[in-house]
Amino acid sequence: MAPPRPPGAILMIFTIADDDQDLARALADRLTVEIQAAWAHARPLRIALAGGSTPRRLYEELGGRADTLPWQGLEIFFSDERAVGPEDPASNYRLAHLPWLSKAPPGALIHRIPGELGAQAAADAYDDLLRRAAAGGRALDIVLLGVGPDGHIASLFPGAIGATTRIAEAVPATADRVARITLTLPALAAARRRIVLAQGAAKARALRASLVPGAQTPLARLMAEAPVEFWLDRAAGQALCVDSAP
Ligand SMILES: O=C(O)[C@H](O)[C@@H](O)[C@H](O)[C@H](O)COP(=O)(O)O
Repeated sequence: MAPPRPPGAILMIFTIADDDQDLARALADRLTVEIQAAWAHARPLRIALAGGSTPRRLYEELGGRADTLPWQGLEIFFSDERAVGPEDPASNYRLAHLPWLSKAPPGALIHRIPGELGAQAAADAYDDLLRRAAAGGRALDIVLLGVGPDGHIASLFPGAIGATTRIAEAVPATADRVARITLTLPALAAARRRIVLAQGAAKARALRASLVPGAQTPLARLMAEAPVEFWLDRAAGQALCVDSAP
């Protein structure tokens, strides 16, 4: 049984991994090939990294390859960040830095979101940086995303997505979460590709809610604008299909 699909969206679902380790390895393999190709063409692969816990294994896997990775073929950005400094345990930069980016050679192209400036100032600085990066007509190549139980992606939460021409924006703090900085929906849609990484049956529920026609979750809003690739482990993939059976 195929998963439900909102009209107009193009889905590519890769259910190729037995578990999170396998999934991380498969995506790391794929990214390594793309980084090598980008290096060969002297045109670094521009990737915006995701936060949350899901990509941790991917970053560990890439960290294990740091010595052989052609870093000149890679330019790193972030999809979102909390309004905290890079040493903070909640920092998305730290999540990628500890296992992987700390092994980058000097001069590697790594653009973190300066969350320590506060959400608005950091969003302004990152918007400016991305605008300058895009000036030659070069978009982000890949945006890597996790998905929250409410279908949020990056730090775009349900009911909080307004029309904007910004690339990065501030997300105010709430009772449950600190202020954040996020790429906007148009910025995510403008990237060449979007990869949603999800593992475990629980994530299938969030995905399914975004795949039904008329869904308005942030993930569904993104899929209405641009194709999304899903990289799922077997548990998420099976639950997605089984749970969507009539
Ligand atoms: O920094 C973050 O928290 C995110 O960018 C957020 O969108 C995350 O990807 C989802 O909430 C999934 O989080 P988990 O991977 O922890 O389930």
